[in-house]
Amino acid sequence: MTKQLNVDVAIIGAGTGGMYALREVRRSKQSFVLIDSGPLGTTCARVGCMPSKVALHIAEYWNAQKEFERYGISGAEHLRLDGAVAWQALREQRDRFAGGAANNAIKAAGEHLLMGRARFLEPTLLEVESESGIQKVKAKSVIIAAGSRPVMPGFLQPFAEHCITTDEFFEMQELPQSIGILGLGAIGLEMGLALARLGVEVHGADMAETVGGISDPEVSKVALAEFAKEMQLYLGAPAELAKADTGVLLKAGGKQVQVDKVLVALGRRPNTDQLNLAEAGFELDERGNPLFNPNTLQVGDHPVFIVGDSNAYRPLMHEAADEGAMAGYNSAQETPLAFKRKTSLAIAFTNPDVISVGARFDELNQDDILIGTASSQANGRSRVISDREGVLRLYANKHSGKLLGASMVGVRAEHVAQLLALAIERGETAHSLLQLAFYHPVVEEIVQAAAQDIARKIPEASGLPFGLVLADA
Ligand SMILES: Cc1cc2nc3c(=O)[nH]c(=O)nc-3n(C[C@H](O)[C@H](O)[C@H](O)COP(=O)(O)OP(=O)(O)OC[C@H]3O[C@@H](n4cnc5c(N)ncnc54)[C@H](O)[C@@H]3O)c2cc1C
Ligand SMILES: NC(=O)c1ccc[n+]([C@@H]2O[C@H](COP(=O)([O-])OP(=O)(O)OC[C@H]3O[C@@H](n4cnc5c(N)ncnc54)[C@H](O)[C@@H]3O)[C@@H](O)[C@H]2O)c1
Repeated sequence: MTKQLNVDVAIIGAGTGGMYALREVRRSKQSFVLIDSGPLGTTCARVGCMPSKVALHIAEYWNAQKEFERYGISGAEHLRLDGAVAWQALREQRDRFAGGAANNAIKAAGEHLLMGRARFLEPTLLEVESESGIQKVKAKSVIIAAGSRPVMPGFLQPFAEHCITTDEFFEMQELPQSIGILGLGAIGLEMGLALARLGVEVHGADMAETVGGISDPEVSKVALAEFAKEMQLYLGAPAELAKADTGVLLKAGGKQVQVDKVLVALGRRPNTDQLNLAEAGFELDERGNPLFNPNTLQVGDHPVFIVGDSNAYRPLMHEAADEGAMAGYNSAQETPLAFKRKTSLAIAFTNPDVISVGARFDELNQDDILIGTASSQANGRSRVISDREGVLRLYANKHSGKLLGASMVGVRAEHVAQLLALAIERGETAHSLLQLAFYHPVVEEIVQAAAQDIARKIPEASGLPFGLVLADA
């Protein structure tokens, strides 16, 4: 007879979302089971955020030699890069991150960790297939934190031997001489640039007319000009592959090129299609994802919650963490609470980085906003670090000056993104933000310049100089 386990909460997935959910479930002293099909270690640490940043870091080191001659440093021609050793070092660092995350799961769940693949039979009844057989789990509530996987469209099947995704990318035993990148979202752009900086010939294709999902045309223009210096860009047409004598042909927009390998970075799809949701009685949208509330994370009116990449709402690590905590907390409530979502924030670590904070350009009514613009080349610190071009476009309400969002490509824009996320979250205006002291020379002074550009267009009633207020009497 099939064994049945009865718990308060069943969590499907021990990734970032699942682990943050577990923290709240344990805090509320509910009984639980944490189910994972393995490998443990989280997507972020195993094949995502962390190994990709190590790759970019190695590439930065190697690429720094391009500046040597200008500063009188000679002998760079004697340097050589062993790509196999570089990727091995990457894996060692990755293993420390992923090992730490896996240990956290094992320690936090203890004997309540069930290694196996879960699917729904009913909204609160699961079937888990593990090495020791099939087991049923009956829970008062279920948290779906099953993550996502890379999209691999059918038209790539005939070329499977040449195609890799980020699941295989960090396992490469040597770097290819040339690579095609299909899709120039955050993954394609970051990994394409890392390889280009390591000396690989990179050809990147995207059917959009931009890269990194940039919607502001001015930022896009600067980003395209910068990234085209490092990789061939094929934009605005769907890409195809065709057979070649060696490697594979990448075809896009009437052009074609032979490459050794292709990194498929066409997005990620939630793993919800493997959970038997429709049959178990969940209502699904046209893409097969369950309908849920992004403030409570509740699925329909079931005692079921969905978090992280599984719900495809904001597929980023910090969002998976927040959503996990919301769902874990709500699993103990009679009526789930609706949480305020934080200012949206995205950073591609592409140096110059591509960032988006708060409202996107294409979400705003152009008649209602003022745009403050500032250039990296007018920012002292950015110029010292690099001669790369960059631009910040800061969006504000045209009457109140309240900051609404920003888009930027620029050197160390990751720091600008964090500062602006705080400013927007706190409801700052261009004028109030200027009351902050900006040290010189820091990259963040670009925010001051863009805020001044807005403040100039909305004179303050006090008539005082920008950013200054009178001392208390
Ligand atoms: C190359 C790359 C770079 C990235 N860089 C960044 C970055 O810089 N910053 C950022 O914020 N985000 C980044 N991301 C995105 C980030 O990694 C994800 O948003 C985040 O890891 C999602 O966490 P999660 O908890 O939803 O899923 P996961 O960590 O994937 O956890 C899902 C878990 O569910 C388990 N599972 C799946 N199906 C079942 C089942 N049926 N039964 C039992 N268990 C199951 C899996 O084994 C897995 O352990 C990157 C992603 C990639 C691929
Ligand atoms: N630094 C970061 O925060 C970071 C880094 C990497 C990944 N991530 C996250 O990981 C997830 C997956 O990233 P991703 O870059 O794979 O997905 P994505 O959805 O961001 O980008 C996919 C790209 O593929 C293009 N595309 C789709 N079909 C195509 C086709 N047939 N031909 C040509 N182009 C096509 C799209 O236009 C898009 O630009 C995202 O949610 C992303 O936010 C974040």
